Amino acid sequence: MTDQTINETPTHAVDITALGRDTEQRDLAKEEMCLEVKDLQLYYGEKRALHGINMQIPKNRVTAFIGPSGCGKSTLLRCFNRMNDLVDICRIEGKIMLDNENIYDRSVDVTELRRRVGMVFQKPNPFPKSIYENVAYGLRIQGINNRRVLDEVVEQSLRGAALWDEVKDRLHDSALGMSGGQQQRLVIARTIAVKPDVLLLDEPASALDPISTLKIEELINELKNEYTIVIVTHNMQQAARVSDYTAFMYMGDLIEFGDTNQIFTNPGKKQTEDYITGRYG
Ligand SMILES: Nc1ncnc2c1ncn2[C@@H]1O[C@H](COP(=O)(O)OP(=O)(O)OP(=O)(O)O)[C@@H](O)[C@H]1O
Repeated sequence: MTDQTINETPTHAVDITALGRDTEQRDLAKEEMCLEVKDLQLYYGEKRALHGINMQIPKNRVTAFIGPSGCGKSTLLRCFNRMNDLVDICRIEGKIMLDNENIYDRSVDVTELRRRVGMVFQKPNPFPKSIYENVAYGLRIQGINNRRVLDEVVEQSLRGAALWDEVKDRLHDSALGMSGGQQQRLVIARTIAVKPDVLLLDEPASALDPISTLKIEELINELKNEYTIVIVTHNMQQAARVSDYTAFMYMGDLIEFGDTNQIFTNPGKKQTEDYITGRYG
């Protein structure tokens, strides 16, 4: 090997082989799909933030969106439950199909869409209510007030969010007295209580300490058995730890999308390689 070829060998910022991941490569073409993005363009006023995105999100898998700050990861994530509708200057062209229905069709009930496609944000946002009422909230909104039903859903959801054992003796205490990591798992419990199909996680652990982060990552691994998960993360190590598929975005374009092992060890595009080897971003 010459000096030059040594220099060209990328020093991967993430040593994916050290993470104990299953090294088998998944094949997107063999997956059952949950969401399909077709020619999606998004404008904030005159500025185009997404440039014709086409992609399919596989069912019951974890898909990570990575890329430098401002490349459009959160914008794309927010398209999946129409959170961008809340931004006045935002305009969208193209389609996102969920179970063969375009979620941007006029006939779509956006409240029902947001039940099916739940979202968890960077900063835990529990309501100033008890732990129990936080989880029961979505059901109460649907008019479900039967105590036995609520008790069951609250317990199931807290178990699903790996929180039950920590809070079962203080369900009626305020959620605001919990630690940040517990609050984030409570928000996840509140989201899964209404039985969504998809969980959108926007930097869900970036405000948390390392131990709470680990718990959220373990939880993501459990939750994918029941939900399709899409996660935005700044942290490439985290993307490599938790995701099955990775999408690399750059300046409003989807540059590359594929099996996480492949993206981190053998990316197909130079821009992806530059990013994952820490050359920019
Ligand atoms: N509400 C908004 N109004 C106007 N422009 C916006 C709005 N939200 C995002 N943008 C712009 O759209 C582009 C994409 O932003 P977005 O937050 O989706 O990127 P990101 O990849 O998630 O970045 P980060 O990692 O920093 O959160 C950026 O240029 C940003 O300034």
